[in-house]
Amino acid sequence: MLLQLNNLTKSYFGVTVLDHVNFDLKQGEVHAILGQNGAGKSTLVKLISGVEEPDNGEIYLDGNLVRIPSTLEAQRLGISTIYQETALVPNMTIAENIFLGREPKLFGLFTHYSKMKREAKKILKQLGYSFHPTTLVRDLSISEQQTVAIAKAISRQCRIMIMDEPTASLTEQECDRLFRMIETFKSEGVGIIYITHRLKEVQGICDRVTILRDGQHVITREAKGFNEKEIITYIVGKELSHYFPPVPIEVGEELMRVVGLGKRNQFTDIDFTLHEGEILGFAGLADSGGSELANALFGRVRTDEGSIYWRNEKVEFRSPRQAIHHRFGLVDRDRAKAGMFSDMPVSRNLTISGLRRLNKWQFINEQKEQSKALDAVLQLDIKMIDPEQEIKFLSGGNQQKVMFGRWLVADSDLYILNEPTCGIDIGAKSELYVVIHELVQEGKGMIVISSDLSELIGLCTRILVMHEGRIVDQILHEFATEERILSAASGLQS
Ligand SMILES: Nc1ncnc2c1ncn2[C@@H]1O[C@H](COP(=O)(O)OP(=O)(O)OP(=O)(O)O)[C@@H](O)[C@H]1O
Repeated sequence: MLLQLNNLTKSYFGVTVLDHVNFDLKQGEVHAILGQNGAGKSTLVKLISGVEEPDNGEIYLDGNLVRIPSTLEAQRLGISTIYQETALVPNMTIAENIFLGREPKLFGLFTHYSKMKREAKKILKQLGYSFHPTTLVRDLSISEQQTVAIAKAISRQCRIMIMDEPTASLTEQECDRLFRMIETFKSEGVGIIYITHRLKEVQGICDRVTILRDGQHVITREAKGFNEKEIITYIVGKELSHYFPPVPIEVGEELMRVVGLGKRNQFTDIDFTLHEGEILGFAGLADSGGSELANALFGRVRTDEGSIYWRNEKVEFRSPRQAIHHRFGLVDRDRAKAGMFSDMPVSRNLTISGLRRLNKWQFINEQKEQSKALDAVLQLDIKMIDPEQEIKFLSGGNQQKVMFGRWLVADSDLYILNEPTCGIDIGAKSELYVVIHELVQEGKGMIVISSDLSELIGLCTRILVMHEGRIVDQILHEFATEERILSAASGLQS
């Protein structure tokens, strides 16, 4: 056995987040770790990658008991972790990032740049990329950055690769490319620990599956024959009967009208309407302009042309502050950009955008703030020790729920949701869909931008497909299929 974890236990502030967990990894296998937000997946990864040490339990590598007190020791042992947000240095070149701290030396003194570039190029070529090794990492897309992180792992001759939701920000084509790389690593005997909330990937690329729930090991099984419904039942601890509530078909008054909206190099000629009772979806491949449009609607970027009308009144926002004042809310897949205040408590993160209203008489009505925040916590089932806990200590998915809850607390009228379920587990997703439906029934406007086609199809009344900054297709719920969306998004439809 390549890696074996016995009875790993870890607590924070007296709360046990991993409770006597067992896990093993063979050479050349992909072993998925699944579980709800806060189940303990990332904590387990931290223990294997030397970010934290367990309170109890043993780690064996090739049958030998090891301690992994630091990430440096993990690297020395051949353990590499590819995080969602890659830990690369943006202002350094690809080659410098790959060999950071292990630069080939000339006469043992100077960095041997030409050798470094040559080696970097060789590894990138192996991975099917032809970037120039002197390109700065900040000029690469997320998937390209991820490839550099993988190249870095390969250059260290890693034997265990940990991938934490590697496909969360990737397009379908980029995912396929990643899966091909994974097949190659497998054939070379690398063991891969694969964390995902996307169950389809389990059948596609994983050999075995381990499920954690509330910090405890629930089951380890061969992926083959382990169907999605069974997996969900183990993850959630109960059967999920309705994943998507019935899609609202009847729509009411017009809420929003966008006419000829354009922003140079990002999107152009954007026309659409949004009605009460409607969930309007936006689909498109990466860089199709959906995220930029969301930012423009929220006043984050200024447009060059066109108009936005909200309830028949023209609105022009110069900042998100003005959009928030109009009761617009944006949930972004990139929490840091969307204004998550990492060092602040969960409760303040929830109430920060609604403060103006809660704070009518120029003082913060703390009780009201607390009770609004608590409502959101309960409604979204946010897992944490208490609302005064700093948000940075919550699991990724629970942080995302807080970012959604912020707009509930602010009593927003329009929700612009850009990849709202990114990092959110299967049970929480279905609960969030119910909340979205309830909000729409209350007359709130709902725009959902998602790369998850089954989410758009299951949730939306109407789907607008974007390609190269333009809306190229409009599909009503009853006609929406993955094939039609994908062919429009790839520009294959006139
Ligand atoms: N440094 C820390 N201090 C306090 N609590 C922590 C810390 N790190 C993790 N936790 C808690 O441990 C629990 C498990 O978190 P973990 O990040 O491992 O979950 P996860 O399964 O990876 O979730 P997700 O799918 O949302 O990423 C959570 O309740 C989290 O709040």
